[in-house]
Amino acid sequence: MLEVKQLTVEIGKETILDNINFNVSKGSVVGLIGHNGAGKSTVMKTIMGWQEKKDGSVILNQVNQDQSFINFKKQLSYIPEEPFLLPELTTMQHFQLYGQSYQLDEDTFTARAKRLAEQFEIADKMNEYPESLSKGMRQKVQTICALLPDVPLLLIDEPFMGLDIYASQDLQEILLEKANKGTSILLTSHQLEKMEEMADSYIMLHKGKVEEEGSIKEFRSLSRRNVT
Ligand SMILES: Nc1ncnc2c1ncn2[C@@H]1O[C@H](COP(=O)(O)OP(=O)(O)OP(=O)(O)O)[C@@H](O)[C@H]1O
Repeated sequence: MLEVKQLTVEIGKETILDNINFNVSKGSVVGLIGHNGAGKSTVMKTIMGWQEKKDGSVILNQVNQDQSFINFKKQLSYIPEEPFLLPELTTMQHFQLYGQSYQLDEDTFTARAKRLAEQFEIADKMNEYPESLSKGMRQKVQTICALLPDVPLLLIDEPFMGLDIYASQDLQEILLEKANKGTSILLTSHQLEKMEEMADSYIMLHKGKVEEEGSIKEFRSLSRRNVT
């Protein structure tokens, strides 16, 4: 499914990711963990193509990011740590933008947008612009945008930050349902108990390197020893 091979990223003269290797198999939830600055978001941004890499490759269902970026990109969606919304677009226009870029047919788009907006309790904010939404609401808009298409891989950076407990719970259920249907999920979170509930396996980054990886069962005993 997702294969990250010998990924190295430099920003300025600093090596931010140093020869990272890991796979995410179909339908699995992999938790990317590590201290602030370990390189988690950089891994996500590099997979998305937002961050240039110095070396290595990222392959998704046999499509190499460097060889066919459009075919690569349409197989994944991303919920960044900070909402990235356009000030001139309303909530609904953001949804439409995503619906169109992932080529959803109109009926599927309308049904999904309606269901997700109701689920996340923002159905009354469809014609609002980002500046009039709270931070949590902006996060919900961004989250829904990423959940609209049915892509093989979801990249999710700190998805529960800023969401209330109801929205967090809903999101967790939606993500696990997607994983059960075969979507692969690469997730970062500092909320380790959430990670333990959701992930099948973990990858621990430390200063841009994979320090440890294993099943979530192994992670539980690790987190009990307070190493993270
Ligand atoms: N645009 C940039 N310019 C310079 N340094 C950067 C840039 N982006 C990231 N870094 C550096 O790369 C390192 C990894 O950052 P990254 O955001 O990937 O960490 P993270 O593990 O996601 O941290 P957090 O848990 O705080 O979100 C940090 O040392 C950070 O300062």
